[in-house]
Amino acid sequence: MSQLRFDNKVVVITGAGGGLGKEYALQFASRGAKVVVNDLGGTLGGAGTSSRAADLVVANIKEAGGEAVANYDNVVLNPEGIIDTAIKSFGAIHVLVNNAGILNDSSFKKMTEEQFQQVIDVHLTGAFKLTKYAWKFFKQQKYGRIINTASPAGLYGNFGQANYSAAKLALVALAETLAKEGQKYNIKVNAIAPLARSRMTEAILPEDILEKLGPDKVAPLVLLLGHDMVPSTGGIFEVAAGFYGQITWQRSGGSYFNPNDSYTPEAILHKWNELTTFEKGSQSSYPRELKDYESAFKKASRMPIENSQGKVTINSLKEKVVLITGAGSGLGRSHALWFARYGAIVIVNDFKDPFTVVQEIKEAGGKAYPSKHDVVKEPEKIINEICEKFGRIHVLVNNAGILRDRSFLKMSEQEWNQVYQVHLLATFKLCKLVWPIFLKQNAGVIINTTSTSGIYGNFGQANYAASKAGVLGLSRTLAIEGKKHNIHVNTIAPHAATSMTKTIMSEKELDLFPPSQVSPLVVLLASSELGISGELFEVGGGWIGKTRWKRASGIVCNDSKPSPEFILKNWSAVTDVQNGIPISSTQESSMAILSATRNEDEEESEDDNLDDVDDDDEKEAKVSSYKFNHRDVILYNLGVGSHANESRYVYEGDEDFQPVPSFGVIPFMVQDDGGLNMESLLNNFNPMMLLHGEQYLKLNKIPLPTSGDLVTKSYPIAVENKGKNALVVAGYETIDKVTKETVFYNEGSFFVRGSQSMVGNKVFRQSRSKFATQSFNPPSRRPDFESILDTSFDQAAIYRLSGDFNPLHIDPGFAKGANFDKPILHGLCSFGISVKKLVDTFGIFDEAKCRFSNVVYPGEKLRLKVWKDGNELLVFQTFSVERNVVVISNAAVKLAKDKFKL
Ligand SMILES: CCCCCCC[C@@H](O)CC(=O)SCCNC(=O)CCNC(=O)[C@H](O)C(C)(C)COP(=O)(O)OP(=O)(O)OC[C@H]1O[C@@H](n2cnc3c(N)ncnc32)[C@H](O)[C@@H]1OP(=O)(O)O
Repeated sequence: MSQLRFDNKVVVITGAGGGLGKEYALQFASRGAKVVVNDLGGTLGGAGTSSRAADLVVANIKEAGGEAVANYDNVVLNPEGIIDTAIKSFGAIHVLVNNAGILNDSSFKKMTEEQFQQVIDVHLTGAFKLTKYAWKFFKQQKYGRIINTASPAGLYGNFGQANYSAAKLALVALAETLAKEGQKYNIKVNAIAPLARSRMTEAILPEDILEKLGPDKVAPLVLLLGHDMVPSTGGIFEVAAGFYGQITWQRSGGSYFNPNDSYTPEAILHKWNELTTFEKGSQSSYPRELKDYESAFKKASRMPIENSQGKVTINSLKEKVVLITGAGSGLGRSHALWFARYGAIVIVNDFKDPFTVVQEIKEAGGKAYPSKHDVVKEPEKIINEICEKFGRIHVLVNNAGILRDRSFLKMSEQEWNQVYQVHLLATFKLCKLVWPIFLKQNAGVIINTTSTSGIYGNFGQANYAASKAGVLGLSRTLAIEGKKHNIHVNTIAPHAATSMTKTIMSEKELDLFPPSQVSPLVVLLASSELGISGELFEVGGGWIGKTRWKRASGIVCNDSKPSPEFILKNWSAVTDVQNGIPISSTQESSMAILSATRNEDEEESEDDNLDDVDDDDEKEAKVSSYKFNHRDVILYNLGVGSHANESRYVYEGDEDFQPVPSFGVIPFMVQDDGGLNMESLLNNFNPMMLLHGEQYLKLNKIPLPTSGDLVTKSYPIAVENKGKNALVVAGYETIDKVTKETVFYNEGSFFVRGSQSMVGNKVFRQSRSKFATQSFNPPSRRPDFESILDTSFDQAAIYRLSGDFNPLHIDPGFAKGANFDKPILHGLCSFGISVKKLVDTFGIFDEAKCRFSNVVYPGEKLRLKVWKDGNELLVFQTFSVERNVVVISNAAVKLAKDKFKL
């Protein structure tokens, strides 16, 4: 392929004095472009100015024989100056790279409105103004290329970056909208979410990850997106360390409900698994626009008249104080009526008329109070009044909204700002105001309203799309920050006829989509019966679906200098989303990229042994493979006490054939060293003295597969001294090699007697599953269920064949050396035996956790005691009958929704 050139093309790059922007400038110029190097020369936090950074880059370009000019204007204060520099110096502008950015991180609790606004201004308002000014040139010449810089933090949210996440996701929606508006003028607009070494990432990423990232790995994609031959518009791409992959929205096939009175929160909960599944055959799709709601409505109307209500009744909202903004009419009114029906005390906020809805609720026997304040101008008054009156608030539904639609060229700054203020700024302010209350209560729910325009972009709605995407970015970060305080944050994209949408919906649509088809979901999201956080749902017309990010399998370039030509040549892999993986967090994104690049390295060197990865870097994930079939499943099932008459566990021909679900621990356990380099963590490590201390297991795929080819990534989570002993905690993510979906997630704790940590008490990874770190103590009452379980004298001898060949369980000499009279049973075997009984009795679980508090000898009888705790939790203990000691304590399973028999 001939070199992609930029002769006679004028490229404007903001924030090009260093990092990514500088690299783009150098690479564009080296291929013939005339470059405007814009840089204010401020600090990372946005303070100060200096011409030096931009001048140095221009000097570099000129020395190499290229053409460039410096510009020092502020993108917010003088965007025209930047574009005019291009026009005056080179007579045109063809490519605009919106790259300038600042950081102003802080936990949401401490983030000020000024901090929020400052980051929004530079990233979003600056890009809006600059792009709008460039747009008229692009439109006139019928040519333009725009690249917006988003970030994984924008796509998935990130702790301490509520402002940045909001701004960055808003830039994605702006790109999607402009791609739609620019289509007929040959203006192509894309967004990238780079993970690169820069001043910004240096402040937040560890050194070992930073080493693999360089701006030179990102620039080739930006060049391709800026080129005549760019094969995409409206695309979003993740890029780092030589990895290039498109990221797309994936919408679940969802569920349909007959939109009548039986369309209730309970009916939705009943179908929750169906609604949220992305499994093969579930009709999920990769849309770029809102769902065909007319067809959805038709299908919903053909559903059985009575929507099944399931077994769970929503009771948790009784007497809860629920604030709904913009509740005087439309969606807000409908939400208010629904919450009142479920026993909530509803605060009907509307700056025009909250009284009519309050009256309506009261007449129907509900509780409601009016709040007539403007969400933008006086949000404090709204919250203060509630606090004074009720001393608490449990649920905030940010619903108020306006539209100021206009084609991008004609959109005024005022129209942009008005929409931003009502949707994004007011949402930020109200979330800020309830946050300290929620923290104090250790409970709270926020439901934010985005829009399909925010998800997919929409013609004539640059302001609305950007603000609504900003709301989603903000919500994702709040969900992350709220997690450990029991604050749940979810986002809905409703499709409904309201006074706001009256101008844009047809008459027919206005009849078909009453707001009442949205509210049952809002009530369910606020309930603790569902209790989820951080998710996005599209809803309307009797249909609900979940929407998430999925990343293409992508391509990795191992050359030290990747090129745009390489990316173009491999475009089908870059965009191969069918074979991609869903990504839900910034950490997951960076780990997946780094492991993709690592796997590629291994394949390149024709070394199939995945175990052997980066041994000298113990903080990184190690990777191991586990291939299994029905034989392994049966062997495991026998190892945890299955008998020949339990056909579903021992006969592959049984139509219900399945592993005992604790099988999820096996793929990680097959590694001799548990995926850990213990010698590098502990002084005086002696494998003989290692005991399995605790185990957490999450089943991501139910039913479990009966064969497969799995890969497990292992990494240390923490190491801690416990007196003279050490405790090492490790995490294990097991992924299906083919579908790339996570199948199991485990956390194991290993108690090493007589060893001490080399690094003191240290946490390598902060984020852990809540269930894994929770304590589960049984109540003082008698157990709700008890059972005696056998272990056989041969138990350990059989169990070990599933992969844990530790001699402690078979070799008397080794056992003596470890201070035991005889070989002891594998901890995970006693766990599996206990779990089998639980599953056979109560149904399958999706999370389980236990502590091995005493040893078990093969042949002992076990007594399982179980206490029910609420609808889905079973706390249990296992005893050795002979010695009357607890061998498994601090243990529980969380039963999988809709699959249990409580
Ligand atoms: C990488 C490796 C890959 C290889 C994997 C191979 C693994 C398998 O083959 C190995 C196995 O299956 S071994 C068999 C299963 N495990 C056992 O039988 C262990 C039984 N437990 C015990 O003996 C004790 O609890 C014992 C000895 C663990 C602790 O007893 P004590 O010292 O008496 O503890 P105590 O004084 O009560 O508490 C001290 C601190 O330690 C914490 N703790 C106690 N038990 C723990 C446990 N099981 N897991 C984690 N932490 C535990 C206590 O909380 C306490 O902490 P703190 O001082 O902070 O309060």
